[in-house]
Amino acid sequence: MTETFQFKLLATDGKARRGEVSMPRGTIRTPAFMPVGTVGTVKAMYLDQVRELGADIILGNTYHLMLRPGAERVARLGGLHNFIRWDRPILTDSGGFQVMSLSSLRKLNEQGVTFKSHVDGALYHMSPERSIEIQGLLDSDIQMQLDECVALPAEPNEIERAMEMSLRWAERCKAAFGDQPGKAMFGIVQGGDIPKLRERSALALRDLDLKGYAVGGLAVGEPQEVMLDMLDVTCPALPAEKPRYLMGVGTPDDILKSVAHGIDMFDCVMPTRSGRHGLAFTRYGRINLRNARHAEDTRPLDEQSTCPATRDYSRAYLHHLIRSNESLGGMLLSWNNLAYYQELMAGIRKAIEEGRYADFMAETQENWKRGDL
Ligand SMILES: CNc1nc2c(CC[C@H]3O[C@H](OC)[C@H](OC)[C@@H](OC)[C@@H]3OC)c3nc(N)[nH]c(=O)c3cc2[nH]1
Repeated sequence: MTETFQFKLLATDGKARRGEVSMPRGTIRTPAFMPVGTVGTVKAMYLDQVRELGADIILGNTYHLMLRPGAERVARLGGLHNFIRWDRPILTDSGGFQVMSLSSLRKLNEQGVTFKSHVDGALYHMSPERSIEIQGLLDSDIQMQLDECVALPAEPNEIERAMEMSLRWAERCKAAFGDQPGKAMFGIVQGGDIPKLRERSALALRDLDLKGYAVGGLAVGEPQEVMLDMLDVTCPALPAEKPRYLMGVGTPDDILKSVAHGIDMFDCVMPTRSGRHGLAFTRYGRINLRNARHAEDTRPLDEQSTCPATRDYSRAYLHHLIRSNESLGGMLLSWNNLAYYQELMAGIRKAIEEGRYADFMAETQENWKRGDL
């Protein structure tokens, strides 16, 4: 824990990095997986469970929280940490991505975005400055710049326009954020699937000397190899001594490979959202518990796990709960999946420390092929 935001590189293995982000509210071991807590809750989980599984930081969602309960209300209630009872770091997205993906966007121009709330249809205008103000009202520890994320495939000039506007918005967000030693504002690299735009975005953000950098505009429908190719261009253009956060990623395989390309931080709804729909992540691959073949299978998901959801409940019971759409089904599979993701991150961190990341990656991927033993 430190009074300021600091990132230390502890070990590297090829491009894979083992590091540590220290902030007043706590230390983040990297590579890190950050569970998504959209509207102030990691869905179907208690936050002390989330902590026990090894999460050092969770995400909050500016777009959802500004609409309900409202950023000023959260501030009046003492900020997000007190509201949701999580006293460790919280990272919030700026809201731009959610506006484009969730609301009926009315206008997007140099000033910012104007949109109608998907909650009550009210009209909102969010500028780069307002986004940073909202994240400040939420008392967020790591705040993201407002950016424009373009879905792929897209026209090169459209990708270039959005990337350049995002750079101007990064400068405005940096000015609005000012000097908050114990917090950080990350820039977001854009540039779609065009290497020279990616490099231009990363180098321009590097010149802003920000505390950390997100790689945005990926995991938006492009093939995995395109995402990895963009990391090959982007990571070398970013400062080695700052953390790198790949937004919205991903599956366990995406994470393994992105760590090997130099990424430190990840977030994805995959473990929680797919858990609610009956998908279990295990050491031996994925198991879809909706499938009738589990109806009388008395085995747990993995009897060698230390996680009760993984070790103590039969697949037959999980199948029954999911088929019956019972809350406990989503709770147990969210628990199992977050446990698996954190176990994977712990294995990744240890393998980098011991200089055997390539072997760890190969073994892990081999185990996934063993399937539903
Ligand atoms: C999936 N592929 C994916 N997700 C991208 C998110 C959103 C991350 C966001 O994704 C959900 O919001 C929708 C999560 O809520 C469900 C948010 O957690 C609070 C999370 O915030 C960091 C991006 N956000 C910004 N600001 N810029 C991006 O370029 C970007 C790219 C993404 N790709």
